[in-house]
Amino acid sequence: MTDLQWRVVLAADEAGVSYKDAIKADLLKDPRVKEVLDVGVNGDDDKTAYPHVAVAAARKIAAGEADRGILVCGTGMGVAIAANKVPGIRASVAHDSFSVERLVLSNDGQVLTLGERVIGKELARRLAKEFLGYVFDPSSASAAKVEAITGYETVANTDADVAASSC
Ligand SMILES: O=C[C@H](O)[C@H](O)COP(=O)(O)O
Repeated sequence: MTDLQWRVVLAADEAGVSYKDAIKADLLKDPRVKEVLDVGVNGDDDKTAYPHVAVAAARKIAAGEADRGILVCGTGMGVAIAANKVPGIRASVAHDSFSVERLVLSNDGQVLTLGERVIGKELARRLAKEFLGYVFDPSSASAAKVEAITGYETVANTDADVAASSC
């Protein structure tokens, strides 16, 4: 548990909307959460494809309007792949507690993705809660590795430039 006040953006496609809504209800009662942004979909009759909602959510974080994102689709993979197209975003599916911990503490991941067709609802709800309990330490040994990821986002950087960096 931290005393941070998270702004959390949520998104899902039709395959993930049930879990997204359950997690939203949890977050609205969570004292660590000061704002929940829901970019949809808002029912399984909305057939908006997962890349669109995932990118919309990731852009909220990139723009500084949200701190963390929790995205749900059938597997968690499609929304992660799409969210990672937004510069500065580090998103991954994580379906166990250790992976959720390392998503933040190793990778400074701002976006947790979950698969409604893969894990049970209670586990998804628990992992979403756990995700907000971790904060990346920029003085940790993992920081240089995360910076190396960011280095590969800069078009001007050559592979040699990145290889010559601190890790
Ligand atoms: O990664 C994609 C998601 O699982 C999505 O919810 C389902 O995609 P599909 O209909 O293309 O299988």
